[in-house]
Amino acid sequence: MRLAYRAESIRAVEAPALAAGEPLMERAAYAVASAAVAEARRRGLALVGARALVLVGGGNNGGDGLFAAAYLARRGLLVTAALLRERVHPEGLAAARRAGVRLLPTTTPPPPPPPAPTPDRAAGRADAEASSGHSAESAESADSAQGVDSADRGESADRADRAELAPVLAAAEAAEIWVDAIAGIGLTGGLRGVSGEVARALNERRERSAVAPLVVAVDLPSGLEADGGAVPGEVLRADITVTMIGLKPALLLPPAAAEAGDVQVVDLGLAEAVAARPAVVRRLLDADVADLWPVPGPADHKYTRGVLGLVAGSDAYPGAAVLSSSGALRTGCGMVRYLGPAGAARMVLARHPEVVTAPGRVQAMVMGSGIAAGEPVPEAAAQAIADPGVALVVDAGGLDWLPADPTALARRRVVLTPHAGELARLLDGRGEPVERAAIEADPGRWAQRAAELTGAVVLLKGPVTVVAGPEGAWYSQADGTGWLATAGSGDVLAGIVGALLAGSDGPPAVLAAAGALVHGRAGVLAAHGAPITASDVAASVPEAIRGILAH
Ligand SMILES: NC(=O)C1=CN([C@@H]2O[C@H](COP(=O)(O)OP(=O)(O)OC[C@H]3O[C@@H](n4cnc5c(N)ncnc54)[C@H](O)[C@@H]3O)[C@@H](O)[C@H]2O)[C@@H](O)CC1
Ligand SMILES: Nc1ncnc2c1ncn2[C@@H]1O[C@H](COP(=O)(O)OP(=O)(O)O)[C@@H](O)[C@H]1O
Ligand SMILES: [K+]
Repeated sequence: MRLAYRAESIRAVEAPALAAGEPLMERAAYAVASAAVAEARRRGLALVGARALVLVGGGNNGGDGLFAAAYLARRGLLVTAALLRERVHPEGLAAARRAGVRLLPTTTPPPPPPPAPTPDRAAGRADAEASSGHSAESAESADSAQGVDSADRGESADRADRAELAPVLAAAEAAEIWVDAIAGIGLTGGLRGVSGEVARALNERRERSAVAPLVVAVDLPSGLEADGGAVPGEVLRADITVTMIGLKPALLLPPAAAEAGDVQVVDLGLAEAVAARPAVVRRLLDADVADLWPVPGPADHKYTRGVLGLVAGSDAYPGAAVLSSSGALRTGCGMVRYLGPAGAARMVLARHPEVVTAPGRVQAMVMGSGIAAGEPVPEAAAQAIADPGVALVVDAGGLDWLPADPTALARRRVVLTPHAGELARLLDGRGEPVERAAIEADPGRWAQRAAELTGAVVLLKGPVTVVAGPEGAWYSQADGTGWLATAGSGDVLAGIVGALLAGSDGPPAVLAAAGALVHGRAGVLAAHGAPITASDVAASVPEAIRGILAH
C-alpha cells in the first residue's frame, strides 16, 4: 500500500529529528542529487560537463536544492543556482558556493533606507554574473541583501521583471537538468511573483524545446499544495519527484499527481515515525488486494460466497444489465440474481445462463446502472435500501433513490459510483451546486463532500478513481488506461464492486478501491494498447484477479 501524509504530519515527524541534530537536509539533498544522476545516466547523458539549473526558493525546500546543487557540482556537473528570493537558506548557500556552484540572484533588493541611498546593484550583478560567471561575487550580493524575505512582504515585494529573469531563462535553455527547489510543503496558494513567472516560462520553454530537460522536483513539484489534489496555479511539471519522509496527498490525488512524474520516496531514516501518523490517502497495490480477496475455501458453498442482486438496465439501456452481470460473475460470487425488467433479463440470460432471475435473499445489491436519472425506485431496489443487512452499490439513475438524511446510511455498507457529471447532479440535489469541471479540478474534495452529505462511501470515476469515506480518508487508484473510457465500462465496475461487497465483510471503502484496481487492470490487460469494449473489460477480470492472487 502506498500511503500519503498531511504536511503537518511530516513536520511533526521531522521536528524531533531536527532537534536531535539529524542531518535531514543533507540526506534529502543527497537523495535528490542521486536521483538526478541516476536518471541522467539512464538517459545516456555524460555527467561531467553536463549543465544543471537549480531553482532555489526561500525556504528549506530551497535549502535542499542548494545542498543538492553542491553534490551535483562535486560530481562534475556545471551547476547554476537561480536564487528566486533575496534570502535563501544560508548554510545551503555556503555549501553551494564552496562547491563552485554559479549563483544567480533574480530579485532586486528593496531600496535602502534614506538618507544614504546606495545604488540598487543586485540586478546589475545578476546580469554581470550571468555573463561573467563570477559566482562568488553574485553570491555575496544575494547574501548581503538586508531586506526581509519577499514572501513576508506580500506579492508586490517580488519585484523581478522579465528582464531580470532573462539570465535564468538562458541558464535553463543551456541546462540538461533542472532541479526544482522553489517550494515544497511550505507553499500556500498558487505560485506567486517571480516563482510563478519562472515556472510559467520554464514550462513554456520545455514544451518548445527539441530535447526536453530532465526535471527533478524536490519534495513536490513547485506550485502544488501538499495536502490536496487541486492544482492552484502554475506548477513546474516534473519528470521525477523525490519526496521526503513520506508521500504527500498531492502526489496521489488527481489532478495534482499528474504533475509529479515518477515519484520516489526518501524516508530520511524516519519511516517508523511517519508510519505512526494517520495516512490520509492510500493507494492499494496488488498485494493488498490479494490479502483482502474473498478466495473460497473447501467448506464454502454458493450462499457462503455471497449472493448479489442487480437492479440494472432498462428498456432504454438494456446492455447495462448484461455488463454489470458480466462484471459481477467474472469477479466471482456465489450467485447473481438479476431483478430488472423482463426484456433486459432475457438478454442477461442469453449471455449468462448462470444468472438467476427469481427474487430471494441477497447480501449486496447493485442498483441504477443503465437506468436514467429521474426514474422511480423499482420495488427490489426499495426493499434493499430499506434492509440494513444488504450492502448497496448505487450507480447512475439509482443515485436519486438515496434517502436525504445522511444518518440513514451511516452504519450501512453503501458505495456510490458516480462519474463527475453524476456527482454534480447528486451534490446539486443536496443543495451544493457545483459544475462538473470544478469536480474534475478537485475530485478528492468533492468526493469527500458527497460522502459527508450522503453518509456513504463515494467512488468517483475518472482517469484516476478516488474513493472517499465519511471518516475523511481517501483511496486513490490509477490502475487503468484511457481505453477504459468507453460506454458501459462503468457498469462492469459496478458489478465488480457489488460482487466484492456480497462476498466479503470488509470495509466498503477498501473493497471499492480493490474493485477499481481490478477494473483498471482488466482494462489494461484487455486493451494491450488497442481499443476495447466494456465486454472485453469484463472478460479480462479473471486474468486480472489471477495475476493479483499469484502475488
Ligand atoms: N527542516 C528541514 O531540515 C527539512 C526540510 N525539508 C524540506 O523543507 C521543505 C519545507 O520547508 P519550508 O517550511 O521552509 O517551506 P518551503 O521551502 O516548502 O516553502 C517556503 C518558501 O516558499 C515561499 N512561498 C510560499 N508560498 C508561496 C507562493 N504561493 N508563491 C511563491 N512562493 C511561495 C516562501 O516565501 C518560502 O520562500 C520541505 O518541502 C522539504 O523540501 C526536507 O529537507 C527535510 C528536512
Ligand atoms: N482516461 C481514463 N483513464 C482510466 N480510466 C478511465 C478513463 N476514463 C474513464 N475511465 C474509467 O472508465 C469507467 C467509465 O465509467 P462511466 O463513466 O460510468 O461510463 P459508463 O456510464 O458508460 O459505464 C470508469 O471506471 C472510469 O474510472
Ligand atoms: K519543489
